[in-house]
Amino acid sequence: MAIPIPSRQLFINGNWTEPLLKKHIPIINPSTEEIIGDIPAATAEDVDVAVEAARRALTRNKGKDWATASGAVRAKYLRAIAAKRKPELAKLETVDCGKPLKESEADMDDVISCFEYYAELAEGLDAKQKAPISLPLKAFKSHVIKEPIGVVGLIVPWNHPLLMAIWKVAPTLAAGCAAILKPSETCLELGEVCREVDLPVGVLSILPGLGPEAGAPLASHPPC
Ligand SMILES: NC(=O)c1ccc[n+]([C@@H]2O[C@H](COP(=O)([O-])OP(=O)(O)OC[C@H]3O[C@@H](n4cnc5c(N)ncnc54)[C@H](O)[C@@H]3O)[C@@H](O)[C@H]2O)c1
Ligand SMILES: NCCCC=O
Repeated sequence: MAIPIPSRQLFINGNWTEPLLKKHIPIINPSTEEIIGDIPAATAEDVDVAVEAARRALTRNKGKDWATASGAVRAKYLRAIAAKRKPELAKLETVDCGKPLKESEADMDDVISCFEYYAELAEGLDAKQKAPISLPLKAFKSHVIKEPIGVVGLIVPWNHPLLMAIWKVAPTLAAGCAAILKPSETCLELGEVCREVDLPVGVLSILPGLGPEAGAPLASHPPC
């Protein structure tokens, strides 16, 4: 299948960024074994930069840009990302994974449904915020405040690259967290879509790379 392979870098703080150690990995089409491009390979140094960017995204403008924005505001971004349906994404997944185009196309439909599902949950959060809890003693008042847990690392496998990423990205963003996504050894076009919808910078970074070099430092990154 002939399709131009976009040349991308790591997606950090809203920008395509060269990995600090300048490592790259070839992309091999499994059905032809041809090298069809290369992707940047993140290391611990890049993970640190992305985590810092994510922390800033959560506190910028006193949190109002993301973490304490209403669920409805975050849902707008999720729906905007879902609306940026890109027909070339299914083709890219097929040349990247070596699987039938029909399966990749079905995955793209699932990606959109997943964003819409979590957008609806994000909208529902607003009505549940500060829900009162009834207590036996009238002198006391209690209510539930739902808060995002903070910066999260998301590590996903190779065989449904975008769909499996979205299963984690959509609920994370809906809840108001910021995320560092470590896809398998594939580079996701998701970063470009985030730029197109003006997702607040740092809310989602994408660091492809090898498991031990990029996944392990993300999984073991100390909490703030
Ligand atoms: N992919 C699936 O659909 C699927 C389904 C059921 C079970 N599994 C099981 O999941 C496991 C992983 O298989 P896979 O094919 O999904 O693997 P994969 O090679 O796609 O790896 C999954 C992710 O883990 C990362 N990783 C690898 N080593 C790491 C490390 N040391 N620290 C942090 N991250 C690391 C990889 O880079 C990748 O992002 C296997 O045990 C497999 O049997 C996978
Ligand atoms: N339909 C996609 C299933 C993904 C793996 O469990």
